[in-house]
Amino acid sequence: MGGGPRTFPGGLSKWQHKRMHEKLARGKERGLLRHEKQLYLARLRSEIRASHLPGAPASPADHAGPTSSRAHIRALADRFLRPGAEDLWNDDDGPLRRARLPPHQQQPARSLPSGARMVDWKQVESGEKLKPPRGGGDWKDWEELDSGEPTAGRGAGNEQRLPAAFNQRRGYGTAAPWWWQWSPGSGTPSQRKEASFGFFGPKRCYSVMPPCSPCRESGAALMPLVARQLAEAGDGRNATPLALFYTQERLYSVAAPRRFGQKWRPDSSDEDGEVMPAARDLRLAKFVASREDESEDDEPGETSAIRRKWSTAALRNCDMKRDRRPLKSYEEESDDDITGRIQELREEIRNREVLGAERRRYESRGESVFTNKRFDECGISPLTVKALTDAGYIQTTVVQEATLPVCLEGKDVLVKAKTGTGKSVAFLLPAIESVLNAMKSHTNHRVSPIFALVLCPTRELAVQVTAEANVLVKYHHGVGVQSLIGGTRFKLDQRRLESDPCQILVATPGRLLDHIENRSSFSVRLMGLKLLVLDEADHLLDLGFRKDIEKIADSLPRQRQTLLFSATVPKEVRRVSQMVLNKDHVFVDTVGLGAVETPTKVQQQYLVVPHELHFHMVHHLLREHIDQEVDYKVIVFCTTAMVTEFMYIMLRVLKLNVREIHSRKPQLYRTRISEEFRDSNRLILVTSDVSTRGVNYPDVTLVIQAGVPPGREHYIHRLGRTGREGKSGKGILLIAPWEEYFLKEIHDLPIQKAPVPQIDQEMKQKVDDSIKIVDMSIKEAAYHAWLGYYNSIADISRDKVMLADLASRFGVSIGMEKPPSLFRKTALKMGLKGVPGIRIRK
Ligand SMILES: Nc1ncnc2c1ncn2[C@@H]1O[C@H](COP(=O)(O)OP(=O)(O)OP(=O)(O)O)[C@@H](O)[C@H]1O
Repeated sequence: MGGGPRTFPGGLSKWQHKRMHEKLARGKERGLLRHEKQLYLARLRSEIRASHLPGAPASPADHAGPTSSRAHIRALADRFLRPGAEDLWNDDDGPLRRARLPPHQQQPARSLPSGARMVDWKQVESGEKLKPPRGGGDWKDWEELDSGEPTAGRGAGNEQRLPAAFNQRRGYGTAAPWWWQWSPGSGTPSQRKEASFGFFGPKRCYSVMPPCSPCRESGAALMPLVARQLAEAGDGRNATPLALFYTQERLYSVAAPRRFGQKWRPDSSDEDGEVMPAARDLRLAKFVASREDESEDDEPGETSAIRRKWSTAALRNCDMKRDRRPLKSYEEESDDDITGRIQELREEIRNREVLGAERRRYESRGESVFTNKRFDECGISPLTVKALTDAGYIQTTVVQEATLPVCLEGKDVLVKAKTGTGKSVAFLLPAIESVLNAMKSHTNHRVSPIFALVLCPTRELAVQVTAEANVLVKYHHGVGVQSLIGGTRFKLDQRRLESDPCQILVATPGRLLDHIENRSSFSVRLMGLKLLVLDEADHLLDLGFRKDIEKIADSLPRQRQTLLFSATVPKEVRRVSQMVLNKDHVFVDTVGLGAVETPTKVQQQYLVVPHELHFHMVHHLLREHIDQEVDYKVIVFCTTAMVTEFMYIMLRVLKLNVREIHSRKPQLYRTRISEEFRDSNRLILVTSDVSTRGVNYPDVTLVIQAGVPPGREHYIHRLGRTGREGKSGKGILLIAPWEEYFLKEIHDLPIQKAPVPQIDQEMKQKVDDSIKIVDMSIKEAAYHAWLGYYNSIADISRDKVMLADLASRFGVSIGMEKPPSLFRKTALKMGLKGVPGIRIRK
C-alpha cells in the first residue's frame, strides 16, 4: 500500500511483481474455468447421446467415471449457475443467435407425434391440470408463437406463456437444469411455485421452470426437464417461447426449432452446422426425457422412434466417441443424497426469492438506503437493539435487511452492497449474536475463546470497525472487542489481549498472523472461533493478501460461519472466495447485475489536463469548491504516498486547511488525523490508497482523484467516500491525456467529461511559488515513487521511452529541472537501464 519502489526477484518493482502474479493467476483461473466448462458440456452431450443410442444402457454415464456424471454436472452447474455467477458461465459464449429462415424456407406446420400434446405454460404456471390444446396438439400454435406474429387468442400477454426470462443483451434465456427445479414432492401448485424462481437483471436473466405435474397425473412419474432457450439477440420480446409437449411417459421441450433442428449442440457457439435430417424432420429438441432409473425397454413406441432418429449418425457432429473407455465408478449417489441435495437447493432457491424481492423493493423505492424494517424486528438481542437505538439506528439499511436473516441462520454469505450503505453493522450484528450464543455454551473457560474475528485490509478501517462494534456491545457486559493492527507494539497487544475480555477481534492480516505464528496460546483461543468476517473481501482475497488469508484460514476451525462483504466483487474474487466460504454459501447482491455500482446521488466528472498542470488544477478545484460549499469536506487521492506528501506540503503552503494520511506516516499520527477528519468539516484530507476502502468520514462533499487509480475497484471505493448513507456528493477524476485509457474501465459508470476550467495567471504563479518551496528530497522521492507507480501499470510501462519522458515532465512539473538519478540496480530492476531520459547514479 503506497510506498516507494521496492525491488523483487527478476528486476521487478513491487507493482510489476504484483501485477505479474495477478496476471498469471487470472490466466490460470480463466483456463480452469474454460476447462470445467468444456467438461460440463461434454458431460451433457454424452448424457444426451447415451440416452438416445439404440440398445445403449439406461444411463451409462451415470456409472462411468471417477465421479458420476450427474454428480459432476450438478457440482459444476451448482458452481456456475448461482445467481450472480451467470457472468462466469456465459463469459465466452458470445452472442447467441438463432438463424431465422426466410418465410419461404420455413417448414410447414407439423403434427406432433401421436400421443404427444402441447403444454400451455399458463396452465403449468397456474397449476391447472394440463389439457391438450385445441387442434389436438398441432404444431400450428408453435409456429405462430415462433413467428412472433400476433394471433387470435394471443395478445400483449404472450410473454406470460413463457416463464423463462430473456437476456436483453445477449438475446437468450436460460432455464436452470432439472436438478434445480425437480423435486418429487413438488406436485401441488403451491409447491411448484416454491420450486420456481427467477432472478432478473438487465444484463442476464435466468429462470427455472416449474415442473409439470400433469405427467404424474397422466400416470408417469414426474420427469425432470432441462431446457435452454435461445432467443433473438438483443430483443427478448422476439424470443422464441418455449413450448412443451408430452407423451404418456415423457416430457419434451420444443425450443428454437430451426437452430436445434439444424444441429443441436449444447455448445451454442457452434454456428456451422450441417442440417441433421432427423432433427429437421421433427424440428424439435428433446432435452432430457429419461428418469435416472429408466431403461430403453420401457419406452413407448413414439419416443423410441424419436430416439432412433437421434441416431449416432445424426449425432456424429457431436464429437461422439463410439468406443467408450469404461471408467471405474468411485461414487454412486443414493436416492437419499439426491433428495437431500434437492432439499438444500430448494432452500437456497427460497432464499434467493426473498432476496430478489428485497432488491425489487429497494429499486422501487429509489435511492434511499433505509428500509421500513426496524432492528427490533430482526431477531437480534434486545440489548443490541437498545445500543442501536442509542446510536440513532432504528431502521435497517437495504444491505442489513437483506443479509441479517441469512447471516443469523448461520449460513456463509458473500455480500455485495454499495459503499456507505451500512455493511459494517450488517456483519457486526450477526457477529454479536454468534458471540452471545457461543458464550452461553462456553462458561467454564479460564481464558475465553475469541468467537468472532473481523479482518480488515487497513488499520484505519480496523480501528473504525472496532469503535462501531464497541458501540453495539455497550449493554452486553462481559463481551469485549479488541483490535490487532500493525504499527503498534506487539507486546502491548499481547498484554491487552490477555488482560481484557476479547470475544470479538478486529484485525489486519499481517499483525494477526504475527500473533498466530508467535503465540501458541493465541492460536488456542482462535480454535473456539464461530464466525469469520472479511470486510473489503475482494481486496483481502487479492494477491497482495491472499497468502496471509490462506494461512489465517488454516489456523481457524473449519466448523465456522464465514461472511464476506464488499462494494465490489469481481468475477475472480467470486471464484477465489470459495477458499474461505463453504460450498453452499449464499450470494447477496444488493447492487444487482448490470446496475451502477456507484451511489447515484454522486455526480461524477473527469477532467483531462496535461500532467504539468495537475497541481494547479487541484488547487483551482479546491478553491472553487470552498467558495461554493460552506461546510466543505474534501478528500484528495494521490497515486503514491510520496506524491501525497508533496501535494500536502504544496497545499499547506498555499494556506489551505489540509491534512495528510499515507503509509509513510506513523500509525498514531494516522489515527489522530483520521479521527480529526471524521469529526470536523471545512477540512481537506490528502491521502493515498490507505483511505480508499471502508473508512467512513461522514459528509464528505468532494472527492478528487489526481492521477489514474490502479483499477476500476479503486475508483469505485475512492468515490464511495462521498455520498454515503444515500447523501449526495461529487467526484472528480483528474487525468492526463495519456491516462485516458482508464476511461474504458469505467465506461459503464455515469461519469461525464467536464470542461477544463481556466486557471488565471496569478493563481498559477502562486502554485509555482509554493512548489518551489517544497524540499528537494521530497521532490526526488515523489519522482521515484511516481516512476515506480506508472512503471507498474502495463498500459503505460510497455513503452519505457515514453514512460521516462513522462516522468521527466512530471519532474519538471514539481520543480526539478532535470530528473533525479536512479540507482543502477533500481533502474535494472525496473527495466529502465539504458532508456533515454533515465539518469543512473554514478
Ligand atoms: N441502520 C442504520 N441507520 C443509520 N445509520 C446507519 C445504519 N447502518 C449504518 N449506518 C451508518 O452509515 C454509515 C456508513 O456505514 P458503513 O461504514 O458501515 O458503510 P459501508 O457499506 O461499510 O461502506 P464502505 O463500502 O465504504 O465500507 C456509517 O456512518 C454508519 O454509522
